[in-house]
Amino acid sequence: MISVRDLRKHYQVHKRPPGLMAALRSVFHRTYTTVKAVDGISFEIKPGERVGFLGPNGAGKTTTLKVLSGLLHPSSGEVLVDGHVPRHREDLFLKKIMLVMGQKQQLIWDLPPSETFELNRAIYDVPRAQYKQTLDELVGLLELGDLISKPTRQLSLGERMKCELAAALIHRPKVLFLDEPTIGLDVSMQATMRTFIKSYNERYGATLILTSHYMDDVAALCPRVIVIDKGMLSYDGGLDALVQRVRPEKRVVLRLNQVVDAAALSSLGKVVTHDNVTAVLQVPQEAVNTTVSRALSSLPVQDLTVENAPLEEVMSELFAESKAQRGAVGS
Ligand SMILES: Nc1ncnc2c1ncn2[C@@H]1O[C@H](COP(=O)(O)OP(=O)(O)OP(=O)(O)O)[C@@H](O)[C@H]1O
Repeated sequence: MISVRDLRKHYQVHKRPPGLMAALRSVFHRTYTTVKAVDGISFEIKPGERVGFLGPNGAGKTTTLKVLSGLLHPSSGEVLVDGHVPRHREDLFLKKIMLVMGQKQQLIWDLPPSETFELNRAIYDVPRAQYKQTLDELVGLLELGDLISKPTRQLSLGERMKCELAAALIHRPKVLFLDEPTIGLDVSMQATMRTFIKSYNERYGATLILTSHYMDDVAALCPRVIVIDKGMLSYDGGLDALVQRVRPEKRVVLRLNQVVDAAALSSLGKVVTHDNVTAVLQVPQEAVNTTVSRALSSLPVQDLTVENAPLEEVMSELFAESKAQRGAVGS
């Protein structure tokens, strides 16, 4: 469905020197520097896959999504989306894809969302009967109710984002590029959006690439993740396998009936947190069974769970690792 081969997007940026005189001189003698936003990435995505596209700020995620949706021309490399070269922006291609950016809006500010939906129906040439069916479905699934007939400017951020998503899906795109679709939303609205995105993917077999700094989005939606850093691919595979690789240890989370002293806990494993009657221990995977049975027999345990390290931690460790590697190469 999506094939990316050695994709590069480099920008020539004017170097602005400090100081007034130097700035004046630069009007006549400009010097340029190259920003390698994307620097040789390759991957394949199958129809219906949900893939998380992760990386620190400035890694090149948005640039890649813009190239995939035909908004930016690549400097080099080959990109195919369902058999189309995105930069040609053929009508058929545009009808198959949608790029939703959490920080940009397509709804017309002074008009109700229903007017933008109608506009998109006309732009994408959606047959009336299909439009009505899709709209009814979207209104139901996203619980839009009469929101769609209020002026967009009167909607809250969460209400607006739900309507943005509905506007993006009126033509039932087969490929969805979602760039931070839940940014700024409260946790319950994030969960609503996630449930909806997953059900759209399952209902229509749509292929989905998602970028998000909220790891709950990634954990809920993306069995596979592609991690990029400084425009280069640093991981492509299962989310679980990534967690295993970066943080093979497990966490034993204990809720206790009474306060126990720190020594009793540290004899069982590395204490990550300990706060009165709750404690989190970190132990190697192979020691989980022993730790659990020792905790149950030696401590007043009310409740016990075994978990992976939080995904936020795994990611920041991964980003720190690649930064350190770059530092070592650069030194
Ligand atoms: N038009 C442009 N001209 C010059 N440099 C650019 C341009 N657009 C992006 N860049 C640079 O390319 C790099 C990648 O930017 P991009 O927006 O793709 O990152 P990102 O991974 O989406 O980051 P974030 O998580 O912060 O949104 C950054 O260093 C950015 O400053």
